[in-house]
Amino acid sequence: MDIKSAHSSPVMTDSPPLSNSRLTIRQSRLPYSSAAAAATALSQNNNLLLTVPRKKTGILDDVKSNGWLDAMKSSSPPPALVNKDKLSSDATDMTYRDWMLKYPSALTSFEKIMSFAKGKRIALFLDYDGTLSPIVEEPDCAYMSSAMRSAVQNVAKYFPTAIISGRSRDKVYEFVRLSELYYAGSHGMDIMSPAGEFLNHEHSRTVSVNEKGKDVNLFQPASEFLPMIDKVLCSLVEGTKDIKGVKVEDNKFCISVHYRNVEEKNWALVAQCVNDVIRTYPKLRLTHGRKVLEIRPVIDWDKGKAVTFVLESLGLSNCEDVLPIYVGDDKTDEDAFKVLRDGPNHGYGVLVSAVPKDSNAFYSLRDPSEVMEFLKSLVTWKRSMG
Ligand SMILES: O=P(O)(O)OC[C@H]1O[C@H](O[C@H]2O[C@H](CO)[C@@H](O)[C@H](O)[C@H]2O)[C@H](O)[C@@H](O)[C@@H]1O
Repeated sequence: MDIKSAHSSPVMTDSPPLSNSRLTIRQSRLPYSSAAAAATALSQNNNLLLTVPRKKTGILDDVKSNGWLDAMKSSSPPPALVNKDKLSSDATDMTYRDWMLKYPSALTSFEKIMSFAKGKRIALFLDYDGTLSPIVEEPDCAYMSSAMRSAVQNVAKYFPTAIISGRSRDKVYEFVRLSELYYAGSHGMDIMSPAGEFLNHEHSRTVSVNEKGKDVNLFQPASEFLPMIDKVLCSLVEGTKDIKGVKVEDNKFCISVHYRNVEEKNWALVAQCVNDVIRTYPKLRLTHGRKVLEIRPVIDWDKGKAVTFVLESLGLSNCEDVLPIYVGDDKTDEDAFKVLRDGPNHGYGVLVSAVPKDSNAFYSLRDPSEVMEFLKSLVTWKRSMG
């Protein structure tokens, strides 16, 4: 087994399967809704499979008729719209300002948010790409600045903080490198407690000790899909190897097929290849991210479920004196925004976007630099409360 260095995940990456590992059986502090769902997911995965109809048609027909190409084209705003200095016209600016009437800035609305937070315990959930680090061409180079790392570290001193990412947990840990946080990789399908803390769930398991000699706890509701994901990963790498610019990223319980660096005329080829591979795997489904096709198990689990799970694990679920805040930029973050908007754990979703788009969030921030300002404001506010 491979214990990574101090600058990578404290968890052994080739951890034993659930049945061989030490189970941490803990008493629930609260009635569990998502925990019960999670237990069901572990024991009866088949019953939680979503039904995704797939039909076989001709070459490229599939990807055209099922709307993949349209989704691929609209999946990430063109740089000209994202760059503030290049905002082409007053009209674009006005459209953004109009949009902000519906999704006000979390910075200008900070006092309002904090008046609601008074007397409440804040729990913070942060997406990684596009939220803590700017979107860049090369996924492996999406580093967060040290200023952002300090901001996250400071905020985590006052509020329980979790990183919820589509990336593998190990990868996102390598970028963030703060052992005091919760991490949920693979879109929430790989949850890790901070060192020395435990996930309050009977199916969580202790897999290793970190570099300071403290145990960490894992919860992985899709572990039975690993062999299938590995096979699909190989097929996708093989199938796309001749398409220039494609990058297939192993996110452990999910796979990302990046086409950001593929010429647009070849996007249909990427889509067709992904379609050809996954159509023989009815237990996998596809979602669209920012210039990326993401393949994941068809289980009823997403970033929203992960947020509920972490809140329950912290004993902060269904409490009137808790205010969860989730900051994210991607379509997959909408599941979490929805949970905070409509679920029993009322809180605020904050959408990071430089262009208007529909969202289940309440507030907005323009880019990661505004996210950093927001985190610093939370710390200042908490310190001012004494
Ligand atoms: O949930 P997140 O933490 O936001 O992760 C979502 C995906 O982010 C990464 O891809 C995106 O960011 C890259 C770096 O800026 C960019 O090059 C790519 O085009 C974006 O799609 C990551 O590589 C994926 O695995 C995540 O699923």
